[in-house]
Amino acid sequence: VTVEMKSSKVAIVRMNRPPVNALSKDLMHGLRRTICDLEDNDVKGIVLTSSSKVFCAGLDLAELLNPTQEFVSSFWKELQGLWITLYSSRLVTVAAVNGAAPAAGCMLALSCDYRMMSSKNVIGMNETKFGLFPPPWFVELMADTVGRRKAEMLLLQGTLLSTEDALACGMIDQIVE
Ligand SMILES: CC/C=C\C/C=C\C/C=C\C=C\CC(=O)SCCNC(=O)CCNC(=O)[C@H](O)C(C)(C)COP(=O)(O)OP(=O)(O)OC[C@H]1O[C@@H](n2cnc3c(N)ncnc32)[C@H](O)[C@@H]1OP(=O)(O)O
Repeated sequence: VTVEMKSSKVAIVRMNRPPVNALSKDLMHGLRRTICDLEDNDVKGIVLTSSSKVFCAGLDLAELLNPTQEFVSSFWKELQGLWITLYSSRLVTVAAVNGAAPAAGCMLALSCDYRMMSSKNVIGMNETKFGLFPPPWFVELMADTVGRRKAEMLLLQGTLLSTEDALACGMIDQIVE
């Protein structure tokens, strides 16, 4: 995770784990630590974005291949901790979604106060496409953002929306070129 101060009050927080910013336990820990440190340093707002062409590919599936029970438990704790920290942060949080944002990548964006997204990208929770259903707090985030019926349809079908469709249903707030 890298931090660039745009002024004394606003920080750009970039996920920097090539190639796709898959959320490993370490990346989630780094993000949470960064947000907490900025909160402690009188910063007012952050822009969460990526230093590569993918915003975030969701959970690191490689780390979740044949994990020990202990690792799964600590991984899950880190994921919940990151979500709670970002979602409940006192900072004004803006997601600048500058690449694909599937699954937990979408969760990160939806946990922010405002979402801008570049065109020709995709965002959504596609978990059902590979036989999983998103955790309940992902579901609630989606329902709070686009409404319960729309969320139900998107989640059941594991839809990844284009930037334009995401704007149309309120999943994002602005398209930025
Ligand atoms: C503790 C938790 C325990 C259990 C969980 C149980 C219940 C929870 C239920 C569900 C929760 C799910 C949340 C998730 O986030 S799951 C992750 C879902 N993510 C995806 O489906 C995205 C998959 N990736 C893509 O679609 C694409 O890679 C892309 C659009 C993000 C980028 O496309 P590109 O064409 O630019 O890049 P690629 O060539 O496809 O990929 C490059 C490189 O990166 C690897 N990779 C991609 N995604 C992941 C990933 N999520 N984790 C790990 N690695 C990933 C990909 O394999 C390539 O690697 P190689 O270069 O081939 O080595």
